Amino acid sequence: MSNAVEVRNIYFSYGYEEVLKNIDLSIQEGAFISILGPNGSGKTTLLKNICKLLKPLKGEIFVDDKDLNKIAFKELAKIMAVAHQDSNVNFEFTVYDIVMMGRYPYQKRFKSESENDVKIVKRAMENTETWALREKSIHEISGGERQRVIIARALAQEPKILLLDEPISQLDIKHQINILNLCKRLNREEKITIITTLHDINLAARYSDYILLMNKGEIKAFGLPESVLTKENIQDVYGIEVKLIKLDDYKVPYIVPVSS
Ligand SMILES: Nc1ncnc2c1ncn2[C@@H]1O[C@H](COP(=O)(O)OP(=O)(O)OP(=O)(O)O)[C@@H](O)[C@H]1O
Repeated sequence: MSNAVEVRNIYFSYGYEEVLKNIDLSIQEGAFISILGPNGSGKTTLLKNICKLLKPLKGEIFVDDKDLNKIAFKELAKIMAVAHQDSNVNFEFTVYDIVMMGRYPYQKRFKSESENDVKIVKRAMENTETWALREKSIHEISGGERQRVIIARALAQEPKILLLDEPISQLDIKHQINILNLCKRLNREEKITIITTLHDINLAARYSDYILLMNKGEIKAFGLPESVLTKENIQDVYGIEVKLIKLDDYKVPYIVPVSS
């Protein structure tokens, strides 16, 4: 099976301080990967390098077997979609208009949207439970609703690879599960490769095929959830002691901090 994303020995810095150091990893097509790690460990920066928003100082990135430097942005947008935490919208667009923007890579200049565009946008909005919000201004909805709209826009791009930065950070528990279930369904049924940053270790363990654990700009561990999320790795990276509790229904143990 080929790789959706290959990151070869990349380094990145915003200034003097190195934020990514020698990151080397291959993500198989069709995998569901969660990137975990403490605040400031470089998760978002890595995603931004993978989606060409930032350029590594050294190293190479391949997406869909092509050198990222050689893929035009519009072409890349048909392969990879990104839902960022900090997607700012300064104009009074409706929620529907925002999601329709996801069809941009497929639209011809000065042509209005096709029936197919409308169909795909509707499906993306139904999947993310945002269809009922379609006529509202993007500024009139809650943070959690907005997060779902940004994901709907990414889905409207019909990507082979979906990058998500903290997609559930502002969602209530029901919508957290709904979004992760949707990602899982897209992953299993439509073979979309999912690469997401998350803070919730237990949800990451439950939904992901593989976990990438980052620490101080480096890869601490990459592999199956049960092999990465060990007591020792968590202690090393987060500096807290945890207990692993075996639950009947789940392959991966539940991780709880030990209170002092
Ligand atoms: N635009 C920027 N300019 C300068 N430094 C930055 C910038 N963005 C991030 N950094 C720094 O780079 C480091 C990594 O940040 P990054 O956002 O990638 O971490 P993260 O693991 O995603 O953190 P979090 O869990 O808090 O979202 C941090 O030390 C941060 O302060």
